[in-house]
Amino acid sequence: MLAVHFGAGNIGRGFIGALLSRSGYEVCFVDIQGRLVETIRERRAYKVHLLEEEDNRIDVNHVTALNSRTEPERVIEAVAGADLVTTAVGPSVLKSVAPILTDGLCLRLEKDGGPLNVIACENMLGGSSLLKKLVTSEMTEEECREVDSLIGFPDAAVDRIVPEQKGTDRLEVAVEPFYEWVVDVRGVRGTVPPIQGVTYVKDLTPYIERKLFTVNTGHAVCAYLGYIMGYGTVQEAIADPSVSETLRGALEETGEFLVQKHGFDPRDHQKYIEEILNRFRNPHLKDPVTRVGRSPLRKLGREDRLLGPALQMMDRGIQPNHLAVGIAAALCFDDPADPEAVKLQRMIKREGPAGTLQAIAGIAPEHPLVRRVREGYRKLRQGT
Ligand SMILES: NC(=O)c1ccc[n+]([C@@H]2O[C@H](COP(=O)([O-])OP(=O)(O)OC[C@H]3O[C@@H](n4cnc5c(N)ncnc54)[C@H](O)[C@@H]3O)[C@@H](O)[C@H]2O)c1
Ligand SMILES: O=P(O)(O)OC[C@@H](O)[C@@H](O)[C@H](O)[C@H](O)CO
Repeated sequence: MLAVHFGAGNIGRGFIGALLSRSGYEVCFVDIQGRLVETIRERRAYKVHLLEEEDNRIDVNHVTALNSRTEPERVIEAVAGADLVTTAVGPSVLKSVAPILTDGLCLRLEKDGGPLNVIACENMLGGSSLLKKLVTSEMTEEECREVDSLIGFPDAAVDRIVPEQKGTDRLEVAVEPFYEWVVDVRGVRGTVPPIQGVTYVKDLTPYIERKLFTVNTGHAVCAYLGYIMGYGTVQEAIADPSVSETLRGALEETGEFLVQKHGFDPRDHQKYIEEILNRFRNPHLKDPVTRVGRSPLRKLGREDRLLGPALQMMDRGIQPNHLAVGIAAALCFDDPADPEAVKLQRMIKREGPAGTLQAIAGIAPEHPLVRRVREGYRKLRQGT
């Protein structure tokens, strides 16, 4: 079985590639970084280091790699002959992956290659559905019909914290031991991919919202507040009671909303929150606040981890008091190395926090959430 995986980065090697290889797939990573591709091709194996008390390393074998910039034809052939395609490139990169994927799928349809599933493993709602839209936008009506019946794009939720890599080995990836990969079985075409460790569900929405609005909301609140206070890592930030109080408050607010919307058992959800806080505190992890806070314009998107739950909970009469502070903190994120943070700060200078939220997420300046965020922003800027 051949799995073609776009993005040989942290989550690609540290999670998706490792699970696929363990499940019996030969994994062909596709990336644009020449050195990385060459090294994978030379070694055909790497190690995943579990960040826990004992020093465990897992061997990942049967891997190879292709460079989509310098050998696009080989990537197209690989997609045409694959048993599974996955991505972990970042939500905004899906549009760059789509053209070569389209060519591979068209070649597969020409060759009557049979059903195939394409799973986008990105932190977003509807990642695979978006990829399908991008892929089919350039296809003829006939090709679109064929894609509908033969190519599945099941949406997915993936959870494993893979921090920035500090090791000396180019391929080894250090990861937290926990992982969860949930796939919407309704999107699958042909045989359900036999991936060990994947949970197939009939409706992904509760799972992806629970993950994005707990793990990623909490992570973002912690990182943005930590950044303002001068902490380097999530682990340092969460040790500060003023950060952990707001973080816990925000997760209790999103928790109330998730329990109400999806009918989770409140005690189970509380356990889920505690587990996540413990994962953030993992003393073996050193996860920079700049990684967790990266791409603030994406994270301030209307449906993403901050405004997504805040807007939905206000519609239900739940007040995002702590979450609003987290959103205000996101507006303060000014990491000079992050192009989205630089753009965000330019927007705030020009248009102020309310104008910026309107431009990024289409929220009217008179929305009650905006009033709360502005209040939080003023206090954070004044250092109170
Ligand atoms: N790191 C985590 O803890 C984590 C956990 C769950 C989900 N995710 C999600 O996984 C995705 C990837 O995150 P990451 O942390 O692994 O990032 P990363 O930067 O480590 O990896 C991304 C990889 O994609 C490659 N890439 C960029 N453009 C490409 C293209 N056009 N074609 C092929 N490859 C391309 C990059 O070279 C890089 O190797 C994101 O959507 C992220 O939200 C990350
Ligand atoms: O990858 P991002 O930029 O969407 O979010 C940063 C982190 O919150 C994220 O990578 C988490 O580590 C991950 O989602 C845990 O499963």
